[in-house]
Amino acid sequence: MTTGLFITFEGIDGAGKSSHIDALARAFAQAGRTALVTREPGGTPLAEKLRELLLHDAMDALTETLLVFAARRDHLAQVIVPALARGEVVLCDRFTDATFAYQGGGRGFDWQVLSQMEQLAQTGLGLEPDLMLNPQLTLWFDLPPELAARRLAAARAPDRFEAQPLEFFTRVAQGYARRAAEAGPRFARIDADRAREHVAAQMLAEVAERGWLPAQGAAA
Ligand SMILES: Nc1ncnc2c1ncn2[C@@H]1O[C@H](COP(=O)(O)OP(=O)(O)O)[C@@H](O)[C@H]1O
Ligand SMILES: Cc1cn([C@H]2C[C@H](O)[C@@H](COP(=O)(O)OP(=O)(O)O)O2)c(=O)[nH]c1=O
Repeated sequence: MTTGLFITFEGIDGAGKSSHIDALARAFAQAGRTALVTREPGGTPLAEKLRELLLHDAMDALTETLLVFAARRDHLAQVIVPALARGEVVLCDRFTDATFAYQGGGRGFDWQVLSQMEQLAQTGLGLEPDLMLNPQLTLWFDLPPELAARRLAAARAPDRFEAQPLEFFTRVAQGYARRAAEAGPRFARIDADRAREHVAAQMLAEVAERGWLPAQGAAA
């Protein structure tokens, strides 16, 4: 049985995920929980090698999707599942919802095939053998693609995904919206176009609302 807590951060590039993940880890640490911050693609030596290929080498949509799931399987087996079994809080910057949004929405890869690959990659990992491992909460940092592009232009040199045109990110955002509608309460939508302190407060409040942090954490 899973005793830990698995929370993922999602949203288009430039939404503010990386800016807020450490604050949530600190809030859990203050509440006496061990929090592990990790990311996808990546999080293990093998998956970080695959990340380099994904971010910089040209490839077709199927190759991209297979590499993303290969990286995820290694990350789950080596890092996420053992941490959850130890009772830790795992905070992951992107997970399978990103595959539905980027490869499904952005690249147009078949949604049903993605569901089958998800089932394959996230089942039989030793925690709950018959169940597909999924996050308990997904914090979806939602903001208009135009605003995310403006933030990114001021922040860093683009990788292979960030260099895509605005229309790509509009499709990715639609992919996230579709996934959120399908996932129901697992998704918490964060108004990521607001000032940082509001975004941080909403993020903490979503977690506190579920009883995983003390309520005063939400007010901090
Ligand atoms: N609420 C916010 N308001 C304005 N700028 C922000 C906000 N949150 C993050 N940023 C800035 O936007 C850029 C992208 O943020 P980042 O956290 O790297 O996004 P992501 O990890 O989702 O790609 C960074 O320069 C960051 O400082
Ligand atoms: C996890 C995942 C990420 N990606 C893409 C989205 C991002 O553009 C890129 C790297 O994600 P990310 O770590 O958010 O990039 P950065 O550190 O530059 O903010 O990988 C996919 O296309 N599919 C996936 O399943």
